[in-house]
Amino acid sequence: MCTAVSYTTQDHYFGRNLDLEISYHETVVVTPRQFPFEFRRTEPLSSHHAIIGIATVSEGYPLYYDAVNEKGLGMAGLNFPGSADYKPESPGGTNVTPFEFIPWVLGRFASVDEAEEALADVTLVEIPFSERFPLSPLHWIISDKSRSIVVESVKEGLRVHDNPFGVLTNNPPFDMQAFRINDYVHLSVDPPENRLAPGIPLETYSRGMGAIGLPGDLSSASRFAKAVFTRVNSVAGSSESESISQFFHILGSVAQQRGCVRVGDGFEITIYSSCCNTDRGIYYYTTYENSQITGVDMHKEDLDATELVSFPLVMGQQVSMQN
Ligand SMILES: C[C@H](CCC(=O)NCCS(=O)(=O)O)[C@H]1CC[C@H]2[C@@H]3[C@H](O)C[C@@H]4C[C@H](O)CC[C@]4(C)[C@H]3C[C@H](O)[C@]12C
Repeated sequence: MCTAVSYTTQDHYFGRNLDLEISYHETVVVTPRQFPFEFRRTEPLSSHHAIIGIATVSEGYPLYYDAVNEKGLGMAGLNFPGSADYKPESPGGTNVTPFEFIPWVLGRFASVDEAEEALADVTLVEIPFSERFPLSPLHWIISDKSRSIVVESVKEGLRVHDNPFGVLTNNPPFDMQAFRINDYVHLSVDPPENRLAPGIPLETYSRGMGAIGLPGDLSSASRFAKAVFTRVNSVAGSSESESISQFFHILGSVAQQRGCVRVGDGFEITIYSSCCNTDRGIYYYTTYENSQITGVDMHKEDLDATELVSFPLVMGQQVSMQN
């Protein structure tokens, strides 16, 4: 399971929890403007927007999980098993493979509006990257400072949904997740009023009772509701430090602790949490065992170069001893 979030204070922040039981040796990868992007069924991009995000690099190609471009557009792929349905090539249309989708969008477009317009012509084609990296069933959130959309290639075709919540998890499809939020409109950050039986002296005996009924389990639909509640009610100062702290707290509300979700012989955990300041191109992350925030600033690299730059994740716990 995974959760992605878009959040704006003074700047815009975009990131996700990557919840999984295995790692694909992901690193923070900066793709500079002149890195030659090849696409299997559509024209190459020899020059494009620079990109920073987390990716597995295979055969010199950055297989991005989530990333942001220098124009402030962010995009993340989240698991969508049983629902994702990729298609055969569409003659005359723009055929993009799922593993190329993040570079194709972030390399070309500066805003959600621009990306959305181009998507009208796109088919996500069923071409795997390699035998080692077969097709992944994914859906995507694309966000900028002003709005978010969700892109799902399903049986009926490519669906693009407006996403006013700025949150995405996994199954079921986004329109169903969004509909279920209707069930939670009575939840509040304020103490509840006794509307059940006003004549009976019922007590608000604890803080937080206005949100009783908010799910706390780790299923995808429950994480969606929990993250929406936390994200829409979030209050943060406008500084970088206050903003990223708040962002990691939003993701923390739906993080996975080892032992709580069994997968086969192991357990799913939040392998990393990320928060990118899309205005400044700084990608911050924590890992399951490293709660210290680590940052990579894309603008400290030569963005006119041709080669990828990779930063291995700092995985070990960084304890700051006080005596
Ligand atoms: C599984 C990951 C999403 C995390 C998630 O949503 N977990 C929930 C699991 S579940 O719903 O509860 O089953 C996705 C996100 C990005 C994916 C990776 C990226 O798409 C990049 C390549 C793409 C290749 O086709 C496959 C390997 C891969 C390296 C992908 C492996 C895997 O599918 C990743 C890591």
